[in-house]
Amino acid sequence: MSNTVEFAKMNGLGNKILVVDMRGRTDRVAPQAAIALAADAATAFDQIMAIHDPRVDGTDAFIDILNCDGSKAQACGNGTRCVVQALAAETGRKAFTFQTVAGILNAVEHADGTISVDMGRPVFEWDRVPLAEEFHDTRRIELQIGPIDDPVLHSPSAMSMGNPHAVFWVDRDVMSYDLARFGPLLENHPIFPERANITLAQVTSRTAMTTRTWERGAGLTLACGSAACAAAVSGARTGRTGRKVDVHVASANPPGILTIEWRESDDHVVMTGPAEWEWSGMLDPATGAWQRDHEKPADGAAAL
Ligand SMILES: N[C@H](CCC[C@H](N)C(=O)O)C(=O)O
Repeated sequence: MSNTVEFAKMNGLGNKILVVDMRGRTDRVAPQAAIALAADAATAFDQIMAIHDPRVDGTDAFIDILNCDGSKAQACGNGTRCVVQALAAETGRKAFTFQTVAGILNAVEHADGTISVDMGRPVFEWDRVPLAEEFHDTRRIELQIGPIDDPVLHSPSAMSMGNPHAVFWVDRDVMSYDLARFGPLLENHPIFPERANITLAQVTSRTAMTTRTWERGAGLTLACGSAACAAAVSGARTGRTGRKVDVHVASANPPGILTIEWRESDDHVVMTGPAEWEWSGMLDPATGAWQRDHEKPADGAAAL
């Protein structure tokens, strides 16, 4: 293959990520390449995090995010942690500043290997989530699914972490809901002109909750970082939790927690959690043709 770039297959709590090195190039990973890679069991992913040369001073890279259906995403928390781990392994640096379409993200890899990402400020205004109708209070919007007189899910909190989210509050095990059936109906509901990520959240204390997410453009993923942020912020916003919450991602594999803090000092949302490198290869960003690297880094560290 001639027109190839390095990539690393990684995950964030099981959220499947391809980190693709597009530095030094002017092209982008094509949506059809993303769809082809997603269709191959070996390279199947939830999001591609394409690392491009920086576009503004003070940033290390511009990160282009694609969902497995080829659509663009403005934010990806789990994927950003994977990018940090890969670049930290490559450069020896621990702190990075990225630009995404959602804005500037600062991130740091800690000595224990966990990574914190400043996901920026949450957005609550109905027309910036965005929603198709005016809601003065997006902590609880009129949306339900199931029988009118006994809805299965209703009255979600709506907000944006750079990408749109609806958080439904439930009192049963989040794994007991047929999210595979309800998810696409809600993701594509006309109330969400840019579609939405759909999360079920069961609050278990003032400092903990369990979540499960149907992702916009990706479906039932094992974990969703920006959704964990949206659920934790919405928990605080609705008085269900404090501003620092351990989010137990129910379907994560490996099981895991994302610690989310919605900082009072500057309104920023900081997510902390793991990332994992699996293997590396080369791919064609125009077609999605790929091959696996055979040599494995001696220390097993993430390697683009
Ligand atoms: N599917 C999401 C993007 C990825 C979110 C998720 N993987 C994360 O870790 O934040 C969207 O289209 O808004």
